[in-house]
Amino acid sequence: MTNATDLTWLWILLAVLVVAGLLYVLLAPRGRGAKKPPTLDEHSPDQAEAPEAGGEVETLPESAAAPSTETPAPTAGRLTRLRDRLARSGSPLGSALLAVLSRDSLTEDDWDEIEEILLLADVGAGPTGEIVDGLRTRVRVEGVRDPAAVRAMLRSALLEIIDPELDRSLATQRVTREDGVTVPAVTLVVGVNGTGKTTTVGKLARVLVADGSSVVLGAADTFRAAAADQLETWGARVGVPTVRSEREGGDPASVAFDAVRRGREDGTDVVLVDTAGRLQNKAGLMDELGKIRRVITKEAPLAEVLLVLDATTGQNGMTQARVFGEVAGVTGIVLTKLDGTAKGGIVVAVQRELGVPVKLVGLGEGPDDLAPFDPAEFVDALLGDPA
Ligand SMILES: Nc1nc2c(ncn2[C@@H]2O[C@H](COP(=O)(O)OP(=O)(O)OP(=O)(O)O)[C@@H](O)[C@H]2O)c(=O)[nH]1
Repeated sequence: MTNATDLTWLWILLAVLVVAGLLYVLLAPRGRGAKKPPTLDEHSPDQAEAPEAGGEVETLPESAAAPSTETPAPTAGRLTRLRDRLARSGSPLGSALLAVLSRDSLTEDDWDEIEEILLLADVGAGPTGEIVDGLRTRVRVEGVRDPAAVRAMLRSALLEIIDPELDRSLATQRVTREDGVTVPAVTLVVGVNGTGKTTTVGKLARVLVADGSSVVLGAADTFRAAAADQLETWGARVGVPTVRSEREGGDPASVAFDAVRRGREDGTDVVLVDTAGRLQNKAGLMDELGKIRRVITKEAPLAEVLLVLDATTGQNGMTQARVFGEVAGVTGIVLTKLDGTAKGGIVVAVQRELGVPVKLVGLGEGPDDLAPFDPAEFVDALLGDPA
């Protein structure tokens, strides 16, 4: 018995020693330099996400981390700032006319030359005839000779044909519907591909933001996915949201509707809707634009329909202008790429053709190279500074 009891105690002692040894092996710090238990500081998010030693750490500039918006150039004075580019589009016209009109006595050949200069500058046949008749009468009656008088005469003839009385303002005020709900001023932007439509919508958003309006963009050009991306980028630069389709080839009318609804819900001043405007045929265009118009006007009346025309296409662009004029109910023209043509006379031709005013002109690819059109500034740029 005594022997058995002694052995039991021995076994218990051994077991205690083994457990103590095991605990020591498992829990004791492993040698020198062993890691201290982590503190709160060591768990800061910065360190947790820091790359391994030796890796490159890119410090993003503040602007990249939090995108900041740009302040567009003020609208007033834009045409003056862009006057040189405007002058390039019309200087051959202005200086050539001044040179002929300043001749001692004007012959029939001189008058033919004047007519040719106007036609070459894309003024169009009808307006050219009117300008020549007007000038002939004034020269006969007033016998204009000195350079300043010739310049003044030509200035008033060109100004008259461009018509400074036309209302070139854009409707950008919110309106109240019959049911008492206030809705944004909706502008539909139409025109064939490549005329600068999407770019113009982006630039116009900047014009409106510069003037203190809030804006929503509608990317109803669902035909080309990149057009929506392009528009979104333009908008983001000035803090303007873009409503777009989830998928390429989505229904443009539904995007237009969503954009207008978003504008109404957000209390936005202006909704600008970009369209694809593929000129497959007149019936197709009429269908597409007709549907977009119908759907938009369920939410808000259309304040403006702006037709974007590329000034460099000259008289060819007139055919497009006619078709859009018939199907889209155009209220104003945006003449783009006026910086890239010497045929500024297209301003006159297109206004005459459609019976609606040129409201804005594009004078470059820069974000603020879109300016409200001012007839006097335009004519002065055509004629250049007096000698
Ligand atoms: N020089 C100059 N280029 C311009 C002007 N306006 C637009 N552009 C350029 O014209 C090209 C076509 O512009 P977009 O806005 O993509 O044309 P779009 O009509 O929307 O074409 P789609 O989206 O295909 O319908 C771009 O390279 C623009 O930078 C302008 O006033 N002057």
